[in-house]
Amino acid sequence: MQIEHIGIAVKDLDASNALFEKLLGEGPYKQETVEAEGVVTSFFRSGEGKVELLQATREDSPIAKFLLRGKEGLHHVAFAVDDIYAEMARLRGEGFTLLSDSPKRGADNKLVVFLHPAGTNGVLVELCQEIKSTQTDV
Ligand SMILES: CC[C@@H](C(=O)O)C(=O)SCCNC(=O)CCNC(=O)[C@H](O)C(C)(C)COP(=O)(O)OP(=O)(O)OC[C@H]1O[C@@H](n2cnc3c(N)ncnc32)[C@H](O)[C@@H]1OP(=O)(O)O
Ligand SMILES: [Co+2]
Repeated sequence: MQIEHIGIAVKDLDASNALFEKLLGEGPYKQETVEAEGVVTSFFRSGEGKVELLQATREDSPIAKFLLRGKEGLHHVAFAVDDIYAEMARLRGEGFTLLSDSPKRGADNKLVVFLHPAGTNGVLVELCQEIKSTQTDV
């Protein structure tokens, strides 16, 4: 599976946008709020993959909880899949714990689902699939 993006939890998205623009030599190509996840995100291109910065929009956001437990930093790794439903069935069969029964709408025109970090060596894993223009289930 190709790494689609890495997610980094930040406290101040504007400050981190400026920092990553200096680091990567190019600004974010997109900023998007996903209220269902309680996040505002920005995306930077990095070779074939992307960097997703995430700032919490509310106190019960997974990002707010993550920052309460520790510092800013790597929050999740996202892998690109062609058929998220097929991958979910395959991974369930392999014994992984999915954090939702069906995929949710994520940022950047993606369907996403997460695997519990307790079953993935402590790393929160996201699967994401591009939403096809013909897809009616989102
Ligand atoms: C913008 C949309 C999308 C995209 O398109 O890219 C995103 O990226 S959204 C990103 C934000 N959304 C999510 O993270 C959703 C999935 N996460 C969750 O459902 C929860 O955060 C969680 C992983 C189930 C943990 O929630 P909760 O059980 O409420 O937190 P606890 O504080 O009780 O922690 C339990 C346990 O899990 C460990 N943990 C929590 N977050 C992470 C993490 N990011 N990476 C690694 N480990 C994590 C935490 O340390 C606890 O471990 P123990 O202490 O060992 O029990
Ligand atoms: Co993500």
